[in-house]
Amino acid sequence: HLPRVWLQHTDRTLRTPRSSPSDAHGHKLQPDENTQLRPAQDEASTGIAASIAVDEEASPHSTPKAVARDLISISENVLELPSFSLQSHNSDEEDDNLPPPSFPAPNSAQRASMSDLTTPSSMRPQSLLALTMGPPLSSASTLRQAAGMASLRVPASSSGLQVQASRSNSLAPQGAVPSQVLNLRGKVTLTPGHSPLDWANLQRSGKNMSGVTSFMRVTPSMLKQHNGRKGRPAWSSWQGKVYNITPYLPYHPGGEGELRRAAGKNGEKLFMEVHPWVNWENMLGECLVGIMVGEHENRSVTAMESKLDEMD
Ligand code: HEM
Repeated sequence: HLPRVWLQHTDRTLRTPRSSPSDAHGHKLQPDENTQLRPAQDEASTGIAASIAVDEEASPHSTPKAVARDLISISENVLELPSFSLQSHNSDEEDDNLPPPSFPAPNSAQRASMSDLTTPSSMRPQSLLALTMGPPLSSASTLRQAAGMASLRVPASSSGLQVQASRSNSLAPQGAVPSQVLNLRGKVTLTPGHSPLDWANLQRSGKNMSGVTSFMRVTPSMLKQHNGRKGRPAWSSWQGKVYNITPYLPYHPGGEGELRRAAGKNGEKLFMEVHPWVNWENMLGECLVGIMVGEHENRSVTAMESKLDEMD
């Protein structure tokens, strides 16, 4: 317990350290030669700042404190602060004559989107055009989730061949496919009604989207012919099976153009380069056209099956 000591002349004590040798560092306060010890009952008249300064002196080994000096600096700074007045503002009458604040703010996102809607499309930047024309942006996780749902689904048929034989005669849509635009992240913006979930629902409906009424044996030249050009359907082969990818074009998250690259040929390599995690067979199960055969084995499976039946 250190003895409690107090200074007699608070003001002098507070200012003395500024001229002492140790003042440059502000660490140690030297006692003033005019100060003398006072009993504790003078506490009320001396103040806290003074008591801190003297405690420092009484215990030279304690942690240096610059409190007293800081207080002086603060009090001096406060005195030097420039004053200001609220009276310099406009009078109430002048305020009334001012135009109302613009809403939305001139540089707000809300105003930007409004002007975007009223600006002719030809004058809009491409990115904004993509934003306004496309549906709400779907996050990558949403796409992945929907794609995953379809991929994990149990296939309509384990062999695929039986499904083809029992299909209805309705043909898959072969009409013009709406063009797709890229969003700000460079991702394809699918047109409304063509989300991965929409495709999953279409698949689940069991609608025949193969474009053929019976399962076919497809030769390489037939495959090449079905390249999606000049109104022809786009077929692509995957592990010996041929799929009609035409109905999937507007649903493809990677865009029509990318998917068309696989048209009329084996799409395995392109497909695996981009997304080996996607389950082709499950996603295009209802688009199965048939199986790949040699160039001269182009009879339909159903015809062959009926011939075998006759032989039985
Ligand atoms: C024919 C069967 C195909 C199916 C069923 C299919 C399916 C899909 C699916 C589900 C996605 C979303 C994947 C994800 O977000 O994880 C996707 C994205 C994509 N696909 Fe395909 N695809 C096929 C063929 C192709 C082909 C042949 C190409 C390229 C030549 C291709 C290029 C792309 C690209 C570039 C993306 C975008 C990847 C991204 O944005 O990160 N796809 N496709």
